[in-house]
Amino acid sequence: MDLGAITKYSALHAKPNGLILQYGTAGFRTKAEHLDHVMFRMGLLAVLRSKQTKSTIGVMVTASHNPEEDNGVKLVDPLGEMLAPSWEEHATCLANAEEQDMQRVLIDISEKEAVNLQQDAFVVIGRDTRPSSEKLSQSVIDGVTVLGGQFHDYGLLTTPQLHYMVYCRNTGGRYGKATIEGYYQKLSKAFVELTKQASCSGDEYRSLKVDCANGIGALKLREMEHYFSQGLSVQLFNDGSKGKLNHLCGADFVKSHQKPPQGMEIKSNERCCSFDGDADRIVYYYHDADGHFHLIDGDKIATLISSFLKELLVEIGESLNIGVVQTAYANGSSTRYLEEVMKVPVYCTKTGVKHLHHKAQEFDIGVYFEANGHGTALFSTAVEMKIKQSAEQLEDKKRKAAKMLENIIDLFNQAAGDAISDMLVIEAILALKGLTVQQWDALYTDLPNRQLKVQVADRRVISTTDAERQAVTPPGLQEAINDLVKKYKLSRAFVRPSGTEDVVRVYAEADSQVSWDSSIEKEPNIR
Ligand SMILES: CC(=O)N[C@H]1[C@@H](OP(=O)(O)O)O[C@H](CO)[C@@H](O)[C@@H]1O
Ligand SMILES: [Mg+2]
Repeated sequence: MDLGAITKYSALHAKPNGLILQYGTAGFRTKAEHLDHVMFRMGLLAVLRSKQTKSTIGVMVTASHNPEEDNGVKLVDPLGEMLAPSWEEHATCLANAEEQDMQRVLIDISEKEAVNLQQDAFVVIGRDTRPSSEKLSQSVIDGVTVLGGQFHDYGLLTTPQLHYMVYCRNTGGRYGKATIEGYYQKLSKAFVELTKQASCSGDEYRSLKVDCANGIGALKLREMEHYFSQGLSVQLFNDGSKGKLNHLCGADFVKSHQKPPQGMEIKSNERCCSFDGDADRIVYYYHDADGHFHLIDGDKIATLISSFLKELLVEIGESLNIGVVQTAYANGSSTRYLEEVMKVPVYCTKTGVKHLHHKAQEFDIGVYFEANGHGTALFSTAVEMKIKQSAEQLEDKKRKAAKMLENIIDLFNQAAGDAISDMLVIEAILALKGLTVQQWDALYTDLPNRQLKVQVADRRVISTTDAERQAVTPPGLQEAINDLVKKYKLSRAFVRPSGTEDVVRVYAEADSQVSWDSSIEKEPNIR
């Protein structure tokens, strides 16, 4: 470690005095102008993590669905997954160290984690379309270089594409080719194979309107569309040519306001979807003949996917264990439908995809989605091998189902939830099953629900247990919630401090909107 050079370069990326940031649910996120030092230091940290794991590490510069003025950074671990928790702590320490303490913190981390400093390091970098992203990713590169790491800068990428690149590079190409072309080809090949088998391939199934949140998803989908145009034609809206990133559009806006994005004209019964700013979330929606808006969120996506996978397994004659992983924000109707109608076991974890991803790895096939549309499906290596064999050996109908499953496995991004990949999976399933968006929506009816943010002096006074469904502190809070909830049918409510914003989130659902609204009216402090 050339400590002299580190000190010299660090001074060029000086930390603003007194600024304290936390590596949260999705890395560091704040106003872009406060992040230069964090980027440089995350470049340093990525090199140490790469040396320790003897693997390629990813650094993604994005603030996802946050406003355009914000930015952020997160590290991607060797198998494309989120950074290990102990390294999140190192990231926080390093980002908050004053200039004169930087060297000591770096040495501390190296010693604690037994990093062999002689080991080579390789870091891959991606960024979203924010105006601040290019300069900030250059600061990451400065950090990587000063610690002697090698790097590849992919430039503009969606977050899940960067996760894919990391996964490919660390699995010797078995997962796919670590190029943007490799990503497009792997997914499109699987998608086109699948849609060829669809008997109902009328126009209704072939076109989709996509709101790209004025973000990176638009660029990448435009590059990719000709690879899969045989199976689907996409019409892009909010493609960044005029509007502001995430402003009145995108998956987060549509989900939280439960209304369509601006800048998209929707005719009745047309199938539409929205990506978020870094294209790792997707939600679907449509207007019915009476002009009512219907949202199809992550819960319904998980239901569609897991029921399709289950049907394929039955056809192949394999009994593998499928599990669905949700968070407390999953609509009660979805959980009931999955457990009681589909007979699929459902598990609830804390908010944040790393928790869901981790739980989903316990199953032969683990499907996980947050209600806001971030999710994917994971297949164990043993399952992948078994299905490959079945696709070659079985006869006729069974073989066809195994082949379909093989393609579906290829179509998922198993490194991270991915709006483009999920969109193609959903489109393939709808076409194969001959389902319209209304039929999909009608699988079950969501319980009316609302989610609010409340600003408090110190959100950390609220602590929770039972996958964040019960408040432990402050005393009396849970009892007060219980008293309210028991007055309404099928009702459920919880509060938790956000991991990404300085707010407390309040969620409630009940059998009818009237019940929900009247419960809130009696609580004027919650708005
Ligand atoms: C209710 C909700 O949507 N929470 C989001 C949000 O986390 P909070 O800890 O609730 O701020 O941001 C996370 C990162 O993007 C995402 O994983 C999560 O689902
Ligand atoms: Mg995102």
